[in-house]
Amino acid sequence: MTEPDPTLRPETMPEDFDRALRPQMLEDFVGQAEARSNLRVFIQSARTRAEAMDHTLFHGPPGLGKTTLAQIMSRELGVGFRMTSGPVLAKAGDLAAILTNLERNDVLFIDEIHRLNPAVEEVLYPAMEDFELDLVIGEGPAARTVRIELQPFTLVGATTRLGLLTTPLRDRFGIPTRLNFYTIDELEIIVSGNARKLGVTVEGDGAMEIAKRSRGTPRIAGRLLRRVVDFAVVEGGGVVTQKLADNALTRLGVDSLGLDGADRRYLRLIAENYAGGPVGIETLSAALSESRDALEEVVEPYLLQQGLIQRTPRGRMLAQKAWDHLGMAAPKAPGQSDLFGK
Ligand SMILES: Nc1ncnc2c1ncn2[C@@H]1O[C@H](COP(=O)(O)OP(=O)(O)OP(=O)(O)O)[C@@H](O)[C@H]1O
Ligand SMILES: [Mg+2]
Repeated sequence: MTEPDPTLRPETMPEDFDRALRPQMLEDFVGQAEARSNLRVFIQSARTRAEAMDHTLFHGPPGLGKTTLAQIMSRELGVGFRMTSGPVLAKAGDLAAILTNLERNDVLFIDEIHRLNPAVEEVLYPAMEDFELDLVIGEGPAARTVRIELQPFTLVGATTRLGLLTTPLRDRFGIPTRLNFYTIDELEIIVSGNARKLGVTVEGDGAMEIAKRSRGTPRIAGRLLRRVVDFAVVEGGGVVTQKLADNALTRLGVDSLGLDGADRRYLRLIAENYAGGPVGIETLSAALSESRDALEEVVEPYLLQQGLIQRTPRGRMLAQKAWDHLGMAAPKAPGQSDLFGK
């Protein structure tokens, strides 16, 4: 598969690209109504008791607001924010250094927490449970363990792959929170808000067109808006109308459902080479030269949510909606009789 266009993929852009559009407080955060109202209660309770809020785990596909919510939590709690990620913490000592430097009730955000090294994860257990650190000093027979008391803190973990978290780690989060794809109406509000922040004119049905084609993902909505604005500046007198948005998005390879080239290649492969499936994920991964992780984390969740594919024990299958979207006829199942006798 050729490299996906980075403007269309939620996971490949540097964080600072997102920064200008990030909501700062819970009130500015659109959508995820259930998560938001629960968090509001837990934050207020922690503030009232002047205690660290319970450890919180955000999970869900890329670009839905996990990092944003972690930052909002620290702001709403009025505490410090420290950020690191699973792959960066190579040794137990790396995590110990961060933990011992935390101030009372701080938020420590660990992104990609499913990628923690097991030795580092072990340090995290007593830290999360009892705010204690067991450090081994020295080696061999002279080695001894010292226990260090930590300040109480809130661990906020984020992962796109809940299934890869170990059970002991998962169980230590008091507030597991799933983020879901956004509705088109929510995305429309986000696009309009972003347009205001960027100081550009987007007509209502222009914002709606971008929202419909954002794959349920605020990060993609922000990115598509910027690209559409480029077209508007050069070709549309600076105004984003529905027609201009439609035209620009089509030229960017984003179709009417918001699917991009990688999504369509995935669907077409199953349709054309496997008669609609079922076909195993490893086979798809090899045929598309995409890692299995990328397919499972980035491509499939939206296709599943849209009802374009199904996951069965024997592999992935196209749903009728995918055949319709591709403009192809689904092959008849073997032995299936033609009801109309034609
Ligand atoms: N509810 C929202 N309202 C407005 N903008 C949002 C919302 N959620 C996310 N965004 C915007 O989408 C972008 C991506 O959000 P964020 O970085 O928090 O996603 P993420 O879930 O951490 O993704 P990843 O899994 O790739 O780390 C940011 O620019 C953010 O401002
Ligand atoms: Mg993030």
